[in-house]
Amino acid sequence: MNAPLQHPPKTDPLEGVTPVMAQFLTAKASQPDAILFFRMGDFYELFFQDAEVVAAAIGLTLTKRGKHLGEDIPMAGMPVHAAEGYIARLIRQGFKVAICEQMEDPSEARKRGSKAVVRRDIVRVVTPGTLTEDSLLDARGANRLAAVALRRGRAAVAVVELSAGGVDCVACHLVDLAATLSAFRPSEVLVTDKLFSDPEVKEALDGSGGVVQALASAVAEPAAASARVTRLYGVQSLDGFGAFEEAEVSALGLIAAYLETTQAGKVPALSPPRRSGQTGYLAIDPATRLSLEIDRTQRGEREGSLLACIDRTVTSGGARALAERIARPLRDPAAINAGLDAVEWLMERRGPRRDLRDGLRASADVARAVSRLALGRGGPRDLAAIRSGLTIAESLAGLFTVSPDPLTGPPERITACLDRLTLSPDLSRLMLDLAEGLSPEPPHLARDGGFVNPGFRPELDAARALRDDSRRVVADLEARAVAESGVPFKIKHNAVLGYFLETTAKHAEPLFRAGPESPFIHRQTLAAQVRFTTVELSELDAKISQAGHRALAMETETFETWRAHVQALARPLQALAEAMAELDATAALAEWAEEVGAVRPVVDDSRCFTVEAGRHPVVEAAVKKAGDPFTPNDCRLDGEGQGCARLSIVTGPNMAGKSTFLRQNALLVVLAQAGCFVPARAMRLGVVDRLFSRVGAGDDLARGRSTFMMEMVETAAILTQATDRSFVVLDEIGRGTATYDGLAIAWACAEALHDMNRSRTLFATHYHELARLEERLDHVCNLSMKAREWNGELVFLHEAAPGAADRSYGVQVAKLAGVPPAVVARARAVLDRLESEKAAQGRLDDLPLFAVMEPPPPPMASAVDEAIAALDPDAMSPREALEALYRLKGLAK
Ligand SMILES: Nc1ncnc2c1ncn2[C@@H]1O[C@H](COP(=O)(O)OP(=O)(O)OP(=O)(O)O)[C@@H](O)[C@H]1O
Repeated sequence: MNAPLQHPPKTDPLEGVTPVMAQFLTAKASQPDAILFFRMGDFYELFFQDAEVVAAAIGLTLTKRGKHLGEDIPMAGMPVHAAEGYIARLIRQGFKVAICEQMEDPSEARKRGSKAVVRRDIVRVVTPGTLTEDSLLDARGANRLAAVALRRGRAAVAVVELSAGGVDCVACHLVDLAATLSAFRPSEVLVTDKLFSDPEVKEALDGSGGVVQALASAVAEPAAASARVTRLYGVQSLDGFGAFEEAEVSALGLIAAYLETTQAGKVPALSPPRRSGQTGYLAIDPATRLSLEIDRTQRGEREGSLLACIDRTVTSGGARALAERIARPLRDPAAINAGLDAVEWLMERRGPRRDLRDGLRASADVARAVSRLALGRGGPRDLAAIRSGLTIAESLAGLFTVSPDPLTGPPERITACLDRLTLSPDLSRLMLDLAEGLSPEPPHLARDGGFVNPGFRPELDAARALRDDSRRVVADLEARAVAESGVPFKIKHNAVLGYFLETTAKHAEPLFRAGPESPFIHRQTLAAQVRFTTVELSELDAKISQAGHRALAMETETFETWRAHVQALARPLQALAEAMAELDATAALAEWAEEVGAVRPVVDDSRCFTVEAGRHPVVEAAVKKAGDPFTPNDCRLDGEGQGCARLSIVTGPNMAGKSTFLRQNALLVVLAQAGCFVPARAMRLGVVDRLFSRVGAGDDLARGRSTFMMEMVETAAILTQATDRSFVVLDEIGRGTATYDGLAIAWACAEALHDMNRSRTLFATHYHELARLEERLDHVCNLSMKAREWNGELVFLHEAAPGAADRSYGVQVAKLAGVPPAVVARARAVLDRLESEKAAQGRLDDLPLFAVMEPPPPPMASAVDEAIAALDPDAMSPREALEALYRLKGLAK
């Protein structure tokens, strides 16, 4: 977030200032770190440092207005209708924007006296995580506000998607915080100021990619937090939503507090917090997410990611649901298989799937429309979105008439969605009301009027008829005025004069000479035109504007009734939107699976990883686009080490496809656990708890993480966190330093992963010496990517086969890349020389690499440990227990 903006507060900032400036300074003082957009008529004005900062940031013109304490007040401004674009640019640059609106019509203020100032109030603070406008949001991506809290040694992440009403809550161990937080890809993260400086939390915050906001620690105290959350949901207690851990309540409390201030007390329509099940999600930390390019490429673009490659959704809600599914794969085989059942069922039914997708295609973004209407920011077009959603839901609800045969009827996931699409009597009434009353293509804003159908409200029709009839009378009046005066008048209208008769200065001359008897009353003289009115025209003008105002007031009233109706039904509407989004995502996965020939993986509780003829979905698409075939590859690992290895050392020439092979297998884990089919002939997967992917220094330059230090920090994280359920891919770890250091580190890491972490691991390396591990360790096998030299040229087969590569072919790749022939020849000569020297130096077995790894010394039991072990709580009186506690406290000093 950009630095808070300070004003120059002198002694009493309000002393001697104009009433409007006093109003501005008071509003600004309530939101000191936001840019204040101060409404003045049709403009938003920015003053003081806000004006200067914004002028510099987005190029608004800086001017001056009046004086404050003897100095010029810097000012910048923009018309209200153009504000959204400026706000979007400011938010993208990390600013917060507070909107201070006029809360009454200036005529109301005038009634209080000529010096009275229009009432103004902050109606909203726009921040990156609380956007709701379509123009500020990516339709196919969620925009989330997250909060992080720690309590009693547990961490929690609460997340709200204000634009669609979804709320999630995940409690986790501190080590999984970064993975949990980054899975939500928040735009903004709230944290207490105490945690803000905690190094472990900071790492998670940095990895999240969101703008971090620190709030006062008191906000996260469980009692205060719980009170806020219950207020937000309008419930007595949170128990109805489940048994929350304290950390979760604190995190939700931070969100509730932030929504209270940024939404200026307006209550958003939120679904009850969704808690992750006991079994939770596949943990994917930020570095792995980036390395596998799951939902963004390393350059931060959606295009080129796994998500973009498989996305066949037809609605923006569906696209968001799919993104969520891919970002947070599951860990529970039963839940994963339920998702796979749904994809399989739709995959096998092409016709119904097409009908479902055709039906969904026409639906608008119901979730976002509901959210905007609930926050008082919606317009008639949002009502139209809800109408379209309801109509489509109704037509889809009966699409797959449930067969009495449970083997052919839709699986539970699909029937649950269809149930939510069945309209309750309240929703049906809303749909009929909107179908009858709301015009087919209503305007964006209610104040534009014209969106209530004729015949819906007779009194509105009467007011409109009066307004429109009077307009006809105005047209007649023009003809009469011309005929009676002989002057070529035109009747025109503007906001200041209302209706008037206009003619040229030359034609107006006789009218001036006519004297007081003339029916034409002079109103205004411009350079070339003169404007008149008549008594009849003035009366008509008043009648028309009254009728117009009345019609608009009635339309606004109708809008408000509909809006309140939507707000009252917000939860079922959101449930309906979620069901449509899930159906879209599921059908899209079935569509993609059929298109690319993907199969259903077998997901269970074993430690297997067996892939037959697996493919990398993104590289395959790219290679095929270029007209080349993609070579499928098998991969077999077993965490138990039965039948096949737990760890594979992958060698092969540069460019042979090692990285592709590694990432492909990690992506298959992501897809399978996200309940998607996988591009392979067959796959069996024992669920993975944590997925790690690391690329050695050098490949990660884009993120400025190219240093060897960074590589080692990340490697350390894997060695401390990976379990015997984890899946690890390491690509050229250790290459960022001198050869022997790198080899030694790679060697030790491979051994540790094999012996201690016992994770299923693919380890790609250019250190061919590592191939020796196959002989030394029980559960290691070598794989190499095949290449052949043919007529002096290197041909890559992209085939993973058992055995180690004999050489790197680096010089041949340099030649392929166009390095000048003289340099290639010299490199070849140097290589020959180095290889003969190495052979002369002796065998690698002489290196200490082949010494058995020292087992870590058993931890020394501390005095405290021993004292605790000696206690027998069952045999102690309360007094003895207390004394023991004091003794232990003494030992801990
Ligand atoms: N299985 C495959 N089938 C077809 N083409 C492939 C396959 N695997 C990789 N390729 C092609 O080869 C290119 C290089 O692959 P990759 O980056 O995986 O090689 P590498 O062995 O990791 O290289 P380096 O050691 O230089 O990092 C890919 O961009 C892709 O175009």
